[in-house]
Amino acid sequence: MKRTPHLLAIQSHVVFGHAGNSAAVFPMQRVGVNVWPLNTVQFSNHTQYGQWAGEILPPHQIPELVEGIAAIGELGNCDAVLSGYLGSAAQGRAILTGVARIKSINPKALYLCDPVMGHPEKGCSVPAEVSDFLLEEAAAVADFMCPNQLELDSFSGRKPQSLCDCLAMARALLARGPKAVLVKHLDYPGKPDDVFEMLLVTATESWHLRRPLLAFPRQPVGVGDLTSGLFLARVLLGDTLVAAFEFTAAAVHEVLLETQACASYELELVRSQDRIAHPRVRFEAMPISL
Ligand SMILES: Nc1ncnc2c1ncn2[C@@H]1O[C@H](COP(=O)(O)OP(=O)(O)O)[C@@H](O)[C@H]1O
Ligand SMILES: Cc1ncc(COP(=O)(O)O)c(C=O)c1O
Ligand SMILES: [Mg+2]
Repeated sequence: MKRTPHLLAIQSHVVFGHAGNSAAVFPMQRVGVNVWPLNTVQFSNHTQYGQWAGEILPPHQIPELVEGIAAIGELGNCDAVLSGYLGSAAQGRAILTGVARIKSINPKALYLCDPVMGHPEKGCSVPAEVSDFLLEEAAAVADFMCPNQLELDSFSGRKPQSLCDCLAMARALLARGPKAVLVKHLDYPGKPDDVFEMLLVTATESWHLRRPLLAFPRQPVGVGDLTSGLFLARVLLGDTLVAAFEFTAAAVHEVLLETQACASYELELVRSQDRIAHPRVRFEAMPISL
């Protein structure tokens, strides 16, 4: 019987609604992965509401919790680490300590870093020390990085002029260490208005994918976290990178269709669970070169 992969997911938790682990854990479980959620913050709701209650996890607790799993002899079963929204650079460094500990026991373990900094239209941002940490320290350790356009711009210190330029910027990030860069959301001059585009870049191949852009009165939150979580889950389940990329685009689109149909602001993850596991739509990734 095929083993069920185990994934340590280190990101935020919200009591109400869906962002961070609250957007990614259930979908990753639903596609067949054992998830170990480690919550970097516990907030009442995501920060786009403009107000929330709750606390940030002290950074030292991250390696302590990882050590606790080592102490019961289970850490070697960890096949991958996912990290997302960081409260501080110190929290990021604590995650890298945990990743190093896991890789020392299981050198095959993968690390996906979603360098959460925000989104242009949402105007949310993180302290400069966090973006510096992500570029200078996390990129050297991560096997996969999943920036959106704003995050890629921040890494590159400029905005792209064209799709080819986005590709060049993703390649520059790849040169810092990751085996693959998934750009979750492209934006560049000349991009068609009615499509949502993504990019997957590895050392040898690059893929471009388009899906329909859906209209929402308020942009849903947690889509990026859902995207990076499903991508890593499918890679752990044995997909090639491009198959995981295509699956992720389809499953996320299914969630957005359900969310739009319900006129809901929060992602309708429970209602779309069968569509996540078995997307009806399919988007083909097309090879792209400079
Ligand atoms: N097909 C779509 N149609 C409309 N909006 C979408 C679509 N897919 C994603 N979005 C929105 O676009 C943004 C995706 O941004 P991205 O940068 O990938 O992630 P996030 O900001 O969630 O980390 C989010 O605001 C999301 O709600
Ligand atoms: C607590 C929390 N975690 C994570 C996120 C990231 O969500 P997204 O996937 O939309 O980038 C947000 C966005 O507001 C948030 O408030
Ligand atoms: Mg994001």
